[in-house]
Amino acid sequence: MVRTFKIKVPASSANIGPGYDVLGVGLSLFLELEVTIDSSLAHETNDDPNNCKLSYTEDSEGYSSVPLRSDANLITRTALYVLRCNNIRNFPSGTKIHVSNPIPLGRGLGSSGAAVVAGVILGNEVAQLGFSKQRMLDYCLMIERHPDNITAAMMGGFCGSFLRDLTPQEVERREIPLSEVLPEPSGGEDTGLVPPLPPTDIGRHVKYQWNPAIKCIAIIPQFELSTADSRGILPKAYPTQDLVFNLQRLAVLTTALTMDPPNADLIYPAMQDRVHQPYRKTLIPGLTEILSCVTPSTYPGLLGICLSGAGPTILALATENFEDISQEIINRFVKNGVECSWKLLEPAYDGASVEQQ
Ligand SMILES: Nc1ncnc2c1ncn2[C@@H]1O[C@H](COP(=O)(O)OP(=O)(O)OP(=O)(O)O)[C@@H](O)[C@H]1O
Ligand SMILES: N[C@@H](CCO)C(=O)O
Repeated sequence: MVRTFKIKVPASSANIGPGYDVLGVGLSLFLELEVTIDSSLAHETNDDPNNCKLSYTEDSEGYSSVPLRSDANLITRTALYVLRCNNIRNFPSGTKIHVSNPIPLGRGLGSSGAAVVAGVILGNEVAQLGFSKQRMLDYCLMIERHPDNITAAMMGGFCGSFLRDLTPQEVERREIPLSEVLPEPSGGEDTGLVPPLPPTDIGRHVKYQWNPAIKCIAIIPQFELSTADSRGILPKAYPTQDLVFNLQRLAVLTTALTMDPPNADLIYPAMQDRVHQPYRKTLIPGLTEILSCVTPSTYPGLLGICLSGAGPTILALATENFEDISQEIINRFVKNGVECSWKLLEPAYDGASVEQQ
């Protein structure tokens, strides 16, 4: 018997200025997995310890760097976590996964969020567990422990999300080290450990409207910045006035992006932030200047500008003038010794999907 299905997960941009760890928008750039499970191939030689033959298209981001062993690759490690939580040790014999990934790694466009979402959906489909998207979010949140990219990638569109308060027992289950959640490369040995099941309904979210005239320009520097490093630089405590500054803007921004026509006088200042961008400037050459100098008065059509996720990508929201806006930001990066590419994207309204073939 042969089963074939395709999993598609969008990239995402998190924070959108003031919504650190809260806001995310799915973007029209898709990680795709072609999965075939052919039990007649069970006898084929396969070096993988978990029956999974993994490959990437040559034009994929990370083609030459991502590991192909199923207990080392983020997508398949995540799927193994889901399987093992549900008492299944390995992929079914004859599993082949071919990945096409246009999402640049470590740039602030939610590559890891998309990989984790794809991995959870893969585990759910392979074992036919029948989980809802809401339950699959719980599994995702055990791995990527902030909800903004994950929620936008799974649910699609423009989302606001938070993590619910957990009971002390749930906190214990959720806050165990990541190494006890995801399988580690183990020299071929399966340790037999059953990871903890995620608590139920950890993440709560709403989907906002989005004015479809608003397009997303991603200006992508050609260097990687790991989310862990970019989070590590943030302070542990903030002055009240900085938190109030962000909360005020967050409340206005989520509605301002739905209004027609979009109002740059409202959106541009509502996308300012004092919680993460000012601290991340030391990791991203030219960031402060780019965020303050490219404005709607110099570039008609520009609505707002911010760091995408943990960076280094810049997200500019605009209704026109896309090429000129991008070129201005690219030129400013170049003056700081950073080459860039750019993409014009739209919100991915539907989120992750599975197509049986
Ligand atoms: N398609 C993929 N296949 C395998 N591993 C991936 C894939 N996408 C991402 N990863 C892993 O995730 C890492 C990047 O994650 P990281 O959280 O640092 O950046 P990001 O998700 O691109 O940025 P952000 O969270 O700011 O949007 C990569 O270095 C790689 O290890
Ligand atoms: N909210 C996260 C998004 C990146 O994953 C951050 O800015 O660190």
